[in-house]
Amino acid sequence: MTVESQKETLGFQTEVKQLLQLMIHSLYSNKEIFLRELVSNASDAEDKLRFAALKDDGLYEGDSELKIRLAYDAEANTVTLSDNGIGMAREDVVSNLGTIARSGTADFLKQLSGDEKNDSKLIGQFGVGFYSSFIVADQVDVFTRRAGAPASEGVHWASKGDGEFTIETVERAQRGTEIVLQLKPEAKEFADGMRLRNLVKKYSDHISFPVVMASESEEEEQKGKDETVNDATALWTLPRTEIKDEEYKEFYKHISHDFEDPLSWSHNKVEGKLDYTSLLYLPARAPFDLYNRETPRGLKLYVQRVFVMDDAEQFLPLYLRFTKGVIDSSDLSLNVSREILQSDSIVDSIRTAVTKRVLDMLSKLSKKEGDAYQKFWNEFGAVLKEGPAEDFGNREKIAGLLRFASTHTGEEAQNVSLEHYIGRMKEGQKKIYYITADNFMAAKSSPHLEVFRKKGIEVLILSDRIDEWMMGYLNDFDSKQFQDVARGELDLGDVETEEDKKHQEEATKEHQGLLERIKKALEERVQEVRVTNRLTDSPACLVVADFDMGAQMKKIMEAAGQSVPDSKPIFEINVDHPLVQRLEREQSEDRFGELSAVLLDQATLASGEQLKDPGAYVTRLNRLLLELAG
Ligand SMILES: Nc1ncnc2c1ncn2[C@@H]1O[C@H](COP(=O)(O)OP(=O)(O)OP(=O)(O)O)[C@@H](O)[C@H]1O
Repeated sequence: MTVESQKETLGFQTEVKQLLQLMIHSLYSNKEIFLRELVSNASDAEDKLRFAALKDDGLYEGDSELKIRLAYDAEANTVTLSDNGIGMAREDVVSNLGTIARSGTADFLKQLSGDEKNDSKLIGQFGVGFYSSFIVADQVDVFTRRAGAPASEGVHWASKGDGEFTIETVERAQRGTEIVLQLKPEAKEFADGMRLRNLVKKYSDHISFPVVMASESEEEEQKGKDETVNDATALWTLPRTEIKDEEYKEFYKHISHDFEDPLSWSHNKVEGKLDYTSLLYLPARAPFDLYNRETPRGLKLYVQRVFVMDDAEQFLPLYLRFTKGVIDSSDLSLNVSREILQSDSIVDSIRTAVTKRVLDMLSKLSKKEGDAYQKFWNEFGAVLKEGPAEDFGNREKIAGLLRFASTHTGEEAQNVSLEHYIGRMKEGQKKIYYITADNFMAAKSSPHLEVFRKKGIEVLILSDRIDEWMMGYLNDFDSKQFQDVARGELDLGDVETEEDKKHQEEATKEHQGLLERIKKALEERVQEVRVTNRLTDSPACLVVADFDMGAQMKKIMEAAGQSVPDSKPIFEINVDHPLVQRLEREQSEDRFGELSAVLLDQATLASGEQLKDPGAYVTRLNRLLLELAG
């Protein structure tokens, strides 16, 4: 039978071209990882076939012994990896080996600078895969056929990695995929039996399938016979005590396509009411599309060691979506679908347990010496902050894992835990104080912190977009209430002396007239005017009433197109401040109004907010300046 070859030359998607360039340069010193990547793909293809064959064992085409074959030819300088897995149809080849389907890739690639060190880190966020072949090869040929398709539907893909590839339909008796790497002269070392065997041992010992090579034994009888090079037992099925750290790390890279080591892992076999094994990893670096809702996430699901699906997202809450790993359950059916997973009580129980495991793993990491937890926090902290809202039951645990910037360090780095904060609380202090603002500097220089500085009380500084929303779900930690310093009446507990309280009460009485005058002048813009106990140096500040929405939250709601209730702030004044004293002496009601408005606008600005009518503020201020100058 002759096959219509339909040979075409196609260009790689621009993103692929960029990625190839980058990968070849930045990963050159890591070049041996190409083998792990190809073996991983082959193993995935075997997994997929085994799963598909559960429904249709005709797909085995009489050959159900799944294995991966590695061969080389030192003279021709080639390495060949073949699998008898699921294979690819022509259109799969074009999209899988010609494009990158992840949204945001183009933007991500723009960040790459050509600086090897920097770029090689970034590429870890992307995950290396098939394209890593071009680190060592200057020509790659892929021969493949989808399991179950006729031999006439084989495909040959070829590329020099220089921007285009050819694709043609060929006759192929064998299902699955064969990849032939024509090695670059400088990568000749890989066309060597010893080297390849060592690499398989090092990187792919514990994938589920055998990797076979022709024996190079001295003994005539053995020579040329198939020899399994790896251990070929799925790593998670082994007892913990038999697994070396290196093996755990390599297995992580195998499932994640990351080339950096994970920060930590947790491997558990559960027997009893439920019967499953979980192997969970914390990556060291966030993928570039962590915040893209469409990005696949979740664990690899196996049922009694048979691969069922990638990205089973039902086993983890969203706020732990950075977790990678494997679940192997004996309780689920092999026919399980994503829909079934969504409403399965076994899945719910596993999810609850896995959530706890991940939180415990984080907690353990946070107690470890060194900066591993801080590294985790810097990469994934903002995701973990979604936790208190999503997982109310675990909020105390999650709160213990949060890290904040604080007036104690005065730095933007989020590295203060609640436990540390509590350890430093002043005698008589009952609450955990925090401030929220749009950015760190605005929060740090907010007038609301004045009294805290004076009393030496630490305040947590929250300036991530999600913070105010998160704090809405956190009432207390270790039985200590959280208190936004810009909200409600300020209660400093016993740190505030009787004298302080008396001063405020008396000042309120004494300046009642002033308070009423300001209230009248600013009636439209404030709900209450009162004497402050928050300020030492500033004349005035704004306070949000207990049950009103804060500024950050309003912005989030507005951005989401939701209607926001129009609440007015409370205006607190510092009657000891010369400007306020000057205001009190003002006879002209017009000028009194002007000055009050300037104070209010300034208080708004100082809390990091924008003015509704900045022009009016500038006009007023200029008028005052002119008077001063004149
Ligand atoms: N040996 C193979 N057999 C069948 N399909 C393959 C094989 N190698 C690669 N593919 C297909 O090409 C796709 C792209 O491979 P590549 O290595 O670039 O990405 P990947 O990071 O492995 O993707 P994934 O994260 O889904 O594994 C794979 O997802 C798979 O669909």
